[in-house]
Amino acid sequence: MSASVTTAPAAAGTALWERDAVLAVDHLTMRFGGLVAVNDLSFRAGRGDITALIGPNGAGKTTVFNCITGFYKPTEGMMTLRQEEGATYLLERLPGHSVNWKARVARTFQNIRLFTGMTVLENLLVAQHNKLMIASGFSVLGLLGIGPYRADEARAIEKAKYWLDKIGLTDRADDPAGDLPYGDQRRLEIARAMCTDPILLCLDEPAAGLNPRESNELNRLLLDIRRDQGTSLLLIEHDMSVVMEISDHVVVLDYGTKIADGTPGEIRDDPKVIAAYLGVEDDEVEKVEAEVGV
Ligand SMILES: Nc1ncnc2c1ncn2[C@@H]1O[C@H](COP(=O)(O)OP(=O)(O)OP(=O)(O)O)[C@@H](O)[C@H]1O
Repeated sequence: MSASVTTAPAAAGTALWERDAVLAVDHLTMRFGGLVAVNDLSFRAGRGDITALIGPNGAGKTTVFNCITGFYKPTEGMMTLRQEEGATYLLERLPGHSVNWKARVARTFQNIRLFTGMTVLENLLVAQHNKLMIASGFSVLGLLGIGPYRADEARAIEKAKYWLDKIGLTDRADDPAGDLPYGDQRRLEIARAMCTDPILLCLDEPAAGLNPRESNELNRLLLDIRRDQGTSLLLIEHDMSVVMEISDHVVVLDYGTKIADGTPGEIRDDPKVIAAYLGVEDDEVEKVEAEVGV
């Protein structure tokens, strides 16, 4: 067992909300030279919840994602991923590639990163490459169908077809991914991440650039993923209609520091959040409160 994995049950006396957290972020700090992009951030993402991470431009949201998903090693702090069956991973200690296939955390990017020259179907199969290579035993015999490779390959194709159907792109399976309209590419990227069977799916601005119809389709897809797969979602989003409609829990960052953490309703009425979005100074918060009537 690696140093980053424990299977110990939650300590007696641990608060219920903590036992039910799929992800616990504790005292996360990320510095780039003299710049503190994330400052002593702690929050929980509930199992089966949709948790939104919001904040003005440059607040540190993508940096938090990059730490959780293994792209950055944080300067300080712990990020604990608890799988339902009891395995616990300290994400900051895992090599970047293990965060996806071992801890089962998947992500999408602010700028879509599909393989645009590959077909839609191929994009969903490539996502399952790791599993297939393991099934092949990393040998030619495996690839020729001796051992579990063939059955796993059939399962990979079935899974890809399932997600094609879910995102309504079965008819476009053989088209290059780069030929799809923007909204379809966004949904394909989510489907590709789901092909890795994540426990936690991190979405960086999934609604960016979508029109209202596409944004509604996205909301439906994310709610379906939560309901049908039981996947927990963590999303960065600027589109407040998406945040308010589908999130269970919202964490607000400003200049790398958490300024609020609560339900969408609580966040909407929080004067500190209103002030951060309006860009006012701390000593003007009371004035803003009076103006917005909270
Ligand atoms: N690799 C890096 N090197 C140096 N500074 C960085 C790096 N990545 C991010 N930053 C800085 O850290 C701060 C937080 O950036 P980050 O991209 O995390 O914010 P954000 O909340 O995601 O912003 P946006 O909503 O505009 O995407 C910014 O000041 C940014 O310039």
